[in-house]
Amino acid sequence: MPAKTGDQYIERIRKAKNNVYIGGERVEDPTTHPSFKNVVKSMAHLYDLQYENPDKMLYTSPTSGDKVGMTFMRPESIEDLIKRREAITEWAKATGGMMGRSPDYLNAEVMAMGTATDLFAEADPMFAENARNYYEYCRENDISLTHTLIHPQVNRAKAQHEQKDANNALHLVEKRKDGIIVDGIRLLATQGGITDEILVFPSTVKKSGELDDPYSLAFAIPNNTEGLKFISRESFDYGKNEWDHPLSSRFEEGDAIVSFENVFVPWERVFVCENSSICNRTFGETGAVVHMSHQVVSKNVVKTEFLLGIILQVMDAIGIDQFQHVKDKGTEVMLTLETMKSHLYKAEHNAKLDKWGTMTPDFEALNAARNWYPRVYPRITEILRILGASGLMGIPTEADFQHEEIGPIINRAMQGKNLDGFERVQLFRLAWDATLSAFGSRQAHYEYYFFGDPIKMGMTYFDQYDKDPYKDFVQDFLNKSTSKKPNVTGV
Ligand SMILES: Cc1cc2nc3c(=O)[nH]c(=O)nc-3n(C[C@H](O)[C@H](O)[C@H](O)COP(=O)(O)OP(=O)(O)OC[C@H]3O[C@@H](n4cnc5c(N)ncnc54)[C@H](O)[C@@H]3O)c2cc1C
Repeated sequence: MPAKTGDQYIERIRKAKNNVYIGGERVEDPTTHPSFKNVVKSMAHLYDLQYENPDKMLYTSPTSGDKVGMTFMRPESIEDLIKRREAITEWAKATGGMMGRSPDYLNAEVMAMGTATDLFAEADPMFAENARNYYEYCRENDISLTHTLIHPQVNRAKAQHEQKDANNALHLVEKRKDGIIVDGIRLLATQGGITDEILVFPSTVKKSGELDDPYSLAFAIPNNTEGLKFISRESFDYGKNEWDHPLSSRFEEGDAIVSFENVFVPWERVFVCENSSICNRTFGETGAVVHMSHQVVSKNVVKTEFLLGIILQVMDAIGIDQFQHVKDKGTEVMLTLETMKSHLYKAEHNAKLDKWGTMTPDFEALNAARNWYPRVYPRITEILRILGASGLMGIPTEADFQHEEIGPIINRAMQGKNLDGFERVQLFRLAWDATLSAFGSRQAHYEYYFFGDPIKMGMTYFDQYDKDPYKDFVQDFLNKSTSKKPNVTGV
């Protein structure tokens, strides 16, 4: 079928009756439940954009000839990569980059894993075939996805098999003729209950040894599979209107603990079974990490543009843009934006065909950007907080402005340089929701952790970085010294 519309997305979620829990109750229908209905609407809007802007958002399926989502496309040229980025950008613009799990993130993952399948074939050619078929299935049915990579946080000093209650984590229970039975917990599924299917994959950064093979699995199943439960954290969408909570009321994606109770996974949906070695290499050797990074960096360029826009508007609103330190803080964010763009353009400019014929961005540039952004994102929001000052707390609600008595008072009290109180507070509420609200705080936490622990990522980055050229550079410089080495002993 061709790419889906917003209504089709909602209808599927409604019919699926995914097993979602929140606040101690089972959710009958996430599309109407107060904690989920607004983000469902935002997701629907993203799917509608595919048809509002088909030239950018759709392409012709190589198998069915249908118009399918551009972010599923396997790029074969730099032009294709740019087309993918333009579609990613289009979706990010619709949310100010505030939905980390717009569908393009995991579409990139299934595209890469369904194309570079040799790794899965190491254990059995069937697994490679499964990954190829799954990519095609997702693309042809515009499947929305969540994913879960992490074992529960019980005792990080021990491997999974050494944990006191080792089978608390998702593990293989039984191999049957028709599939496998799995049981246990996985974390942390953003958009858990409001998507069609779940990808269960190994962590991108945590490596396992052979004794962890029972926990080393990769598969995909529908979110309404029997035995599957999504236990969602409390919502940061407090049911306020879009004026009061401009971001939380639209883009609160939710994060869920995922419980598997003796869940059956048919073999055709299994990609890795009991194989820590393949799991450890999955994201790297399939190129998934590269294509996902391309999506992330493209999205974060837009997110930085959005935050820079808020910062500049705040400066204008209260007339602080001529102060030296304020300009300097604006410059810091501008430099971040331009640096992120440069990473992205270098990644696309230096892209190369991989051995499967997929045009793959230059990972050096993307890897630097994905390691760097979690470090600078808190600074961007800190700058917005510093510049907003009391303005981020003096934020009456829309209802206050409508009130006969206090409305006129606050409209005057909260005026800006060239804005009335209503206009200025609307802007400052946006700045607050991007930084200080529960939603804004989660954004900072998300940017820090969603790709894995940045500390471990940074250690891997250091270990894998080609350091010799720089050491040699200095050694050559030292060797050019005309002084003679003294004939000393004792070292
Ligand atoms: C908002 C949000 C959304 C998320 N969405 C998803 C999602 O959709 N799907 C998904 O699969 N995951 C998701 N995650 C989880 C994310 O993948 C993890 O948070 C990340 O991989 C880090 O793992 P952890 O949380 O288990 O931290 P831990 O590994 O438990 O680390 C906790 C702390 O201990 C330190 N630490 C732990 N082990 C070591 C060690 N061996 N050496 C040194 N230091 C160590 C870490 O540096 C860190 O400071 C999300 C996380 C957040 C915050």
